[in-house]
This record gives sequence, C-alpha cells and structure tokens, in this order.
Amino acid sequence: MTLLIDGKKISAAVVEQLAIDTKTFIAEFGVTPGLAVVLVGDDPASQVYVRNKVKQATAAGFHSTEHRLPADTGQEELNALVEQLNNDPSVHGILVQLPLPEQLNEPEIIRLIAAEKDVDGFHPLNVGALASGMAELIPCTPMGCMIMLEKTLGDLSGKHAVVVGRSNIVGKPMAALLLQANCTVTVVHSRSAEIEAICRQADILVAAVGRPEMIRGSWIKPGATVIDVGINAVEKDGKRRLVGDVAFGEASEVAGAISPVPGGVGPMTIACLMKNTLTAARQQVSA
Ligand SMILES: Nc1nc(=O)c2c([nH]1)NC[C@@H]1CN(c3ccc(C(=O)N[C@@H](CCC(=O)O)C(=O)O)cc3)C=[N+]21
Repeated sequence: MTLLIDGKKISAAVVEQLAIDTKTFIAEFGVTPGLAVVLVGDDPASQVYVRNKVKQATAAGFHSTEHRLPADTGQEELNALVEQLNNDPSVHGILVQLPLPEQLNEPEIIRLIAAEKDVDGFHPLNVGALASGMAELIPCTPMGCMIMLEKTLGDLSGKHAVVVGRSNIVGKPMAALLLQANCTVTVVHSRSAEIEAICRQADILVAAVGRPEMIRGSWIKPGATVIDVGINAVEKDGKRRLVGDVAFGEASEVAGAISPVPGGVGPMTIACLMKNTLTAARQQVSA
C-alpha cells in the first residue's frame, strides 16, 4: 500500500499549533505578529496564492496587509514600499511575491528586505545562515517538505536523498536541509547525466523542476518516499488543472509514500510562511 502524504492535513495541524503559540506570544509580549504581502502585477494565479496567504495569516492570529502595485511599477517605487515596510514596527514579516515583472531587479529587492523580516529566507544573510546550520528563517517550501518527510519517515539519517532541481528557492535550500538531517544528498539538474538512474537510487526523491509529470514511475525505487514540489497549470480536456513534476498515477504504484498535487507541498509552504512570521516577530521583540 502506498501512503499518501496529506499536505492539507499536516499543514492544518501546523497552523493549529501556530495559532496556540501566537496566542501565548501575544499574551507575553503584547505584540501581534504582522505579515505584509506585496504583489506587483495582476497574474491571476499569484492573486490566488496571495489571498490564501492573507487568509492563513488571519487564521493564525496575525495582523496582515496586502500591498498591490500595478504591473508597470518602477524600481524606485517598489524600493520605497519595501523600505517603508522595513521601518514599520507593526510589520515583522515581508513577502514580495516572485517572480517580479521583468523591468524590476529581483536580487536588489531580495537584498533590500531587512534580513530579520525576510520570511521567505531568500536574503543572502539568511541563505548563508542556512548553509552553516544557523538559520532562523528557512525557505518555506523546503521547510514544508522536511516536515512532511519527518512526519512520514521519522529519522532521515543515512538515507539517500535525490533533489531534482537547483533553484535558489527550492533545490539548493532543500539540499542544505537534507544534509543537515544527515542524509546522503545528490542534486541533479538540467545538465546532469544519467538523471533517471540517479533518481532510481533515491530513498527520498524531491522533485522541484517545474516540468509537468517529468518524473515517471520507472524512475522511482520501489518503496521510496516521493515529495512533489511542482505546481504546474496544464490544460486537460479543455480545463485548467494542476499537476506536479511527478507522473502521480504511475509513481504511486511504485513509491512507498508520495505527496499529491494539489494538496501536498502547496499548503505546507503557506503554513511554513506563518511559522517564519512568528519566528521573525519573536526575534524582533527580543532584539
Ligand atoms: N516570494 C515568494 N514566496 C513564495 O512562497 C512564492 C512566491 N514568491 N511566488 C509564487 C510561489 C508559489 N507559491 C505557492 C504556495 C502555495 C500554493 C498552494 O497552496 N497550492 C494549492 C492549490 C492552489 C490552487 O488550487 O491553485 C495546492 O497545491 O494544494 C501554491 C503556490 C508560493 N510562492
């Protein structure tokens, strides 16, 4: 029997615990954790995610604000908003939805966000802290994947984890976290040779490439744990559907445990954003 790793259920438990911790925090410090979400442009999928984030923030007991800027916003204008949020003591976490429209310089914005308010964990200071095992703010998607893996497998020591993809937002931080959990870690990417054969050696396979159903059942070692990070919108029978980077039907016949899309990593990402917001608030009140 293949176990379905239910991200909806696990994330609900995370948010429930967080709501309790938030109450305690507010009672102790008299401060409500605040999250500011910035969205530039009007991509409909992004609007859905931003709305979900604001909704979950409210459920966790946070104060949250949404800042929408038009698609043609200039760098100066976005910088000014980020600086204003950096200086606002009621805001403990800042998330600027990526990717940004192409006239905007993404690395500049990532560096401009105050590191202690960087709830995405993308600022170079937070990336460095993660690489050396001193992280407070950990990128949300990889953190969510680790919670799912530990919930499913317990101790991860000695397992061979293969990460497919090397992005700054998922692949690289995922590899760092797996290494810290004492896995043997292999990262494969678009230039790698023998990707299939390497995937077939994985006890833990994390797919984060952004290519619909690229990973087939035949790439998976029987009994392996598969985490599907991909959220790809595809047309099927004239309807918009979400599929992962893993061919779910085939893969679930081979894997020991697998996370679905939707209902897997997506909700975990949002739950971890809430965790980071409370962590950030905690750091800031005791600073
Ligand atoms: N600075 C920044 N940080 C992010 O964390 C970030 C970002 N930019 N840009 C966009 C991506 C995408 N992302 C998702 C989070 C949750 C779901 C999610 O909950 N998805 C549901 C389905 C939602 C639906 O039906 O459309 C699920 O998988 O079950 C999806 C996508 C966060 N991102």
